[in-house]
Amino acid sequence: QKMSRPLERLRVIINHLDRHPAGIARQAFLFLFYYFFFFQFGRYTLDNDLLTPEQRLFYEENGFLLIRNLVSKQDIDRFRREFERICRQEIKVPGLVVMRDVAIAKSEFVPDQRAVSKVQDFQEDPELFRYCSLPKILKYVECFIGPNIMAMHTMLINKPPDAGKKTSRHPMHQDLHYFPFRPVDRIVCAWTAMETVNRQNGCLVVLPGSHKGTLQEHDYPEWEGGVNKMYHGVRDYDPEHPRVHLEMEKGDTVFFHPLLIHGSGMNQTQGFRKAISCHYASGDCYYIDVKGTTQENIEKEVKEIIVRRHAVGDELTFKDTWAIRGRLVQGERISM
Ligand SMILES: CCCCCCCCCC(=O)SCCNC(=O)CCNC(=O)[C@H](O)C(C)(C)COP(=O)(O)OP(=O)(O)OC[C@H]1O[C@@H](n2cnc3c(N)ncnc32)[C@H](O)[C@@H]1OP(=O)(O)O
Ligand SMILES: Nc1ncnc2c1ncn2[C@@H]1O[C@H](COP(=O)(O)OP(=O)(O)OP(=O)(O)O)[C@@H](O)[C@H]1O
Ligand SMILES: O=C(O)CCC(=O)C(=O)O
Ligand SMILES: [Fe+2]
Ligand SMILES: [Mg+2]
Repeated sequence: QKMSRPLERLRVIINHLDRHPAGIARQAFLFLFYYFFFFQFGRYTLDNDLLTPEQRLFYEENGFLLIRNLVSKQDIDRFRREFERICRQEIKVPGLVVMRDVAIAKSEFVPDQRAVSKVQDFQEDPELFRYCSLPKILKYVECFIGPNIMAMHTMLINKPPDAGKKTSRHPMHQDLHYFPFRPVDRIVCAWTAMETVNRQNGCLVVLPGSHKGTLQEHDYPEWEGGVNKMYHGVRDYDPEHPRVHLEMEKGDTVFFHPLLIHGSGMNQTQGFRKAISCHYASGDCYYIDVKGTTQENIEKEVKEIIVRRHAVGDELTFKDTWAIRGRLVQGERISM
């Protein structure tokens, strides 16, 4: 079986220790061993009985982990039916944000074809929110953020067939840009394909290892055909950085770190490409003030939308909008 490079290196060190059981060299090696172990295993994942060493190392080094066939077809069919009921306006969900693609929203020609590109904040829809509490998902989430688990942000993305302006793309970004809470390593996203997702219909594209960097400055990309509201992108990411296209089948689920740079391509098919996702944070996380940071621009936009929609003033803070949305799904809500 193929082993990852760090595991191979560990094995070399251990073999070496076995052959030199005494003396200062041994102490030095042991020290290095623990030092190495801490950094390789301890930073982005926690001790658990679920992930294999290879899976742990993969997440540590790449910032994402793809688990095939995790969510059942039956569950996904139920989420899909619930989404379609929402689209047909058969049910109204408190707090739900329904988004249309900018090319459709700003078009004069198809006023009543209300194609929904995304619904956000479905925490008050028991059927969709079931996704966030699935034990299969939470078992994995716990490996990254620990036993106290808050569902902070929920989305069902229905990437529409591109209207010809490439607006169905999602620019490369880090999700942490939207989050005024920390620590960053105790946040993780679960993203489940609701059907075959490939390069044709706009799968996720990730820059492996980018989670080891810092939060970058985000802004609207300069796209000729327009860009969706709040779809900020990383200003300058290294175009030479290797890209990985995550082609997935129905039920496959990817867990990824909030600093991982990712985006998704244009949908060049006639179908609506569906995925469901939840961002989790530890119940021990805490809110931060983003004033004076690169996140100030998104705070400003969120506040403007809230003021327009709910006729509230400055009393509702960026933090409040998250504290209101957040739902405990396992363990204790300590400081969130
Ligand atoms: C809250 C933070 C999110 C956390 C995310 C975590 C990581 C995820 C990363 C992302 O997903 S980033 C993208 C997240 N996007 C959003 O959160 C956008 C949420 N969407 C909304 O708030 C509303 O859908 C929106 C303000 C865009 C539209 O609101 P309305 O339902 O009131 O639409 P309406 O039809 O009344 O149109 C109002 C104006 O918005 C325009 N509009 C509608 N949809 C748009 C769109 N998609 N893009 C750009 N503009 C849009 C529309 O043309 C119109 O412009 P004008 O005033 O110039 O006429
Ligand atoms: N208002 C809407 N906005 C965006 N997508 C929608 C909306 N209503 C339905 N959908 C999605 O669009 C796709 C096509 O919709 P629709 O159900 O009307 O056609 P269909 O599935 O091709 O045919 P059938 O009605 O026989 O199932 C489906 O994937 C559905 O989930
Ligand atoms: O295209 C997608 O489904 C992913 C979008 C995304 O990364 C996000 O909304 O944060
Ligand atoms: Fe994202
Ligand atoms: Mg249908």
